[in-house]
Amino acid sequence: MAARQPFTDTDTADEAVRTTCDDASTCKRFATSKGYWKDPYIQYFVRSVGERKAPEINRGYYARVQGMNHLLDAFIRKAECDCQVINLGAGLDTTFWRLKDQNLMPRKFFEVDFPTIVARKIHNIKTKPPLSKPIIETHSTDSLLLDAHSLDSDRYCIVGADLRDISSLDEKLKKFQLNPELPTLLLSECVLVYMTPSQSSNLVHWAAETFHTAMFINYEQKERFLKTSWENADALDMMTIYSMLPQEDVARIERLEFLDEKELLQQLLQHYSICWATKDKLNLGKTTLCFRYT
Ligand SMILES: C[S@@+](CC[C@H](N)C(=O)[O-])C[C@H]1O[C@@H](n2cnc3c(N)ncnc32)[C@H](O)[C@@H]1O
Repeated sequence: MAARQPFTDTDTADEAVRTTCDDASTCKRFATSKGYWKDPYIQYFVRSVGERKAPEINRGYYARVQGMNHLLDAFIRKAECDCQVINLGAGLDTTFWRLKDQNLMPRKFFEVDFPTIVARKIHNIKTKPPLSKPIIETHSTDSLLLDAHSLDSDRYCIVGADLRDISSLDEKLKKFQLNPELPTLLLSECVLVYMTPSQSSNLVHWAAETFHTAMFINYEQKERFLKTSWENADALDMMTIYSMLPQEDVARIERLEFLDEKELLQQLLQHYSICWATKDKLNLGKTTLCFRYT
């Protein structure tokens, strides 16, 4: 949960950033093992449940995952799946498989992370049939591009790239048929905080310039989201989002583990937010491109 300071541009610093991928996945693995939400695929990336995490951390991840999923699913539904998703700094995220199981697959789902993280992810996919089968099932030809640093199928693409190098990122994504004309949902879950403000600004700016109908969803500390070239931007802190989640489910997860100090959770959640920015040339509709449970 804890966000770290941006690192300077050295190999050691980049290695430290890459380890945050394991932090996020092990926390999600633990929370799902406790029943906070279901994720049958994360076990193939993180085998062991690992050390116990404090209840406020588990609740924080619950709010983060539910909040991000809610906005993502609303966008895909609004576009009737005729859209693409780009998860920036995806790490070992399992959203592709969840969307496939829920019949909510966009036309193509892209992920970007450092090449070494991508290599690990691809290795797991190659060696674990529950991960590879859905990719093969959604692919129309026999040949599927799969090498150490990239995977490209009809519906799922994983690209190894540095998000701070915009021209190479743009070139790689276009090589794998990124389509600027499609409604596009960009996600960054705890990623921009590891870059300098000017690097994250360049990335957000690139997204605004590249797509005419798009939404950018960003999870992290409130003050970091930049409105560069987006028509609308909004943010809600995670305490507010927690209070807006379906309260039956919140009551269910609150019974999973006893939390003595409610204030601790409140303080923690108030530090983080989900921000989203939109551009809506195709008129998908702003009302549904916001955080609202109906
Ligand atoms: C805290 S993890 C979050 C992973 C995933 N989004 C999640 O929430 O489970 C941050 C991820 O961003 C990736 N990342 C950070 N800076 C990056 C950069 N400049 N280029 C590519 N990936 C980067 C890291 O490698 C890591 O996988």
